[in-house]
Amino acid sequence: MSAVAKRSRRSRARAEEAARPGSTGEKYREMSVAEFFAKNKELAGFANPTRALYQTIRELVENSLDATDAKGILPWIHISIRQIEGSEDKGGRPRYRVTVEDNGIGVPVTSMAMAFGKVLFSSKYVIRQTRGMYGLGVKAAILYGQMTAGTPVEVYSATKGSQYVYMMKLVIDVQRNEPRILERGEWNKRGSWHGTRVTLSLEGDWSRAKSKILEYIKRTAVIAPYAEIILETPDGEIYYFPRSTRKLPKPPRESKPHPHGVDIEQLKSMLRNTRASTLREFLVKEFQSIGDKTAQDFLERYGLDPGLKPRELLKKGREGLLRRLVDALMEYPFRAPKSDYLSPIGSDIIEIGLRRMFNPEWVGAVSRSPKAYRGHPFIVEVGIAYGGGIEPRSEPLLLRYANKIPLLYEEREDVSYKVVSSINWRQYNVDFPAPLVVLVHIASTKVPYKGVGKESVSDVPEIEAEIRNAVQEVARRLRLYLSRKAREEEAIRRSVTLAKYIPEVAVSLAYFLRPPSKWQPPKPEEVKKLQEALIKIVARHIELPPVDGKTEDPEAIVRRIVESVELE
Ligand SMILES: Nc1ncnc2c1ncn2[C@@H]1O[C@H](COP(=O)(O)OP(=O)(O)OP(=O)(O)O)[C@@H](O)[C@H]1O
Repeated sequence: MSAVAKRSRRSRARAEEAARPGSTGEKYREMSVAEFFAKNKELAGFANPTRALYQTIRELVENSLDATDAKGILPWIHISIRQIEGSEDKGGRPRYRVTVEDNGIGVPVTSMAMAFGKVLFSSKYVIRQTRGMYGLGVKAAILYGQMTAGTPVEVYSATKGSQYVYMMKLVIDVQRNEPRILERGEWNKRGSWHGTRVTLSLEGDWSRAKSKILEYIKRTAVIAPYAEIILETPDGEIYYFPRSTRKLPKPPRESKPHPHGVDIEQLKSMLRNTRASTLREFLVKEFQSIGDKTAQDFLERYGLDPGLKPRELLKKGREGLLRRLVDALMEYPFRAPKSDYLSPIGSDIIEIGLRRMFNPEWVGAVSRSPKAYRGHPFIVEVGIAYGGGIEPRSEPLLLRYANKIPLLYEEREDVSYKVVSSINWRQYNVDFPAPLVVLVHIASTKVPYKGVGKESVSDVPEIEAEIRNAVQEVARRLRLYLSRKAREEEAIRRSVTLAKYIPEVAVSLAYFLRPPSKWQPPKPEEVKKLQEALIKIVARHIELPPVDGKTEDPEAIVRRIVESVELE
């Protein structure tokens, strides 16, 4: 028998054996990624009707913000949640119709069906700081809606340049992970509207999700005071978050990978797709932080051939060389990843937001300089608010954000909680219970979330250290304020004690200042003059902190005290 015939007989036998059920008692089959997430909803944050309603709003709002502020557009977002009439009849759980509309860049009609109908399809699989990163969020919500309400998603969208508004009603074919379009339409655009409107129905629990949804929108408004957000609730309430500044943070930009962040698989795919004709050109063209001189030095240091064709590295037998290249890329001290591609919130916007939300007595914020972990640039920003309208609590109220997303669940698993709860606040003159809010924001081209539900961030040492530095930096300023305030309060207390005696001392002085031969009760003008002089002396001991940029006149305070004593 020929070798070919032998091989084909063997493979036929193998196929027959695999098809025979019961050899191990196991049944094997493939599962599409859509089916996987339909069956494991909790992985994407859809564990129960309460979380599902919250997560749906979150995914839709985040897509709207990515399509607006990240593209230089001042966001306008309208969220409506309505209970579907009669949906809870016969003991069923209530269902809700959720619509989120924005004034964003829109979705091109050619990508619309896939963007909303194929799990792991996204415009965000690039190195750029965006809220979205997995290509899953809206599809997880659509799948949940499909499974619990049985209705399709309805999307209207118009891009900026387009003359048409497009509409699609679709469901996700779970077995094939493909969109199944049920209805489509297009209309001539009247006005200049551009943006997206998504409507879907799902089973939910508004009464339980309400507080979380409101908190989520409020916290979004804290760091996006440039957004106008309207929320219509099933209770018939309308929450309006007006725009309080037109200042928009610099939008993030796409960047190339940093050599410290690549692995073998990524390198292979880059080598496969490059147009560079030599290894040296490949390094300069495809990576950030590598210029001509650096490439030359790098190749010389590791004895790599600068003229080698990139595809040569993909050939069989070259695996060792490929691994050497990845190790060298990791090891060589390249310039840190570029961070001007990132879009931090900015300390001024953080302060505006915290003031608006809490009306505190003191606010401070910092936007730290960029750092990197495993080739990914990141920026940590921290804001602290103290006193005023903040309720005292037994621990700091922590507001966590990652790429401008408020994170509300899994607080104790988050790196920010780990840091903030380990700080010795006594050192900063804060004694609990205290009215203290700490906001932490991490901006990165890759936030190391613990799960696809994006609720907590892993404790990467570089990020943890930066959060600690940032919190300490602002906390030191708070300590300065609190100790100055304590000193001033003490000075005022002492001055008040002195001020109480001013009327009496002024009268006595008036007697003493007359020659003994002319002793008679002093005239009121004389006493008044002496009182004024004493008020000035006592006021000199009072230093007051400015409130909203204005400082109260210490003399006015002492005068008030003197007048109140006089009245007595
Ligand atoms: N309101 C919108 N405006 C413009 N594009 C949108 C909008 N909603 C969704 N898209 C497009 O659909 C794609 C898929 O969205 P989806 O929510 O599934 O994932 P993602 O946002 O990319 O990532 P993640 O799963 O991390 O949220 C987006 O990448 C975006 O291109």
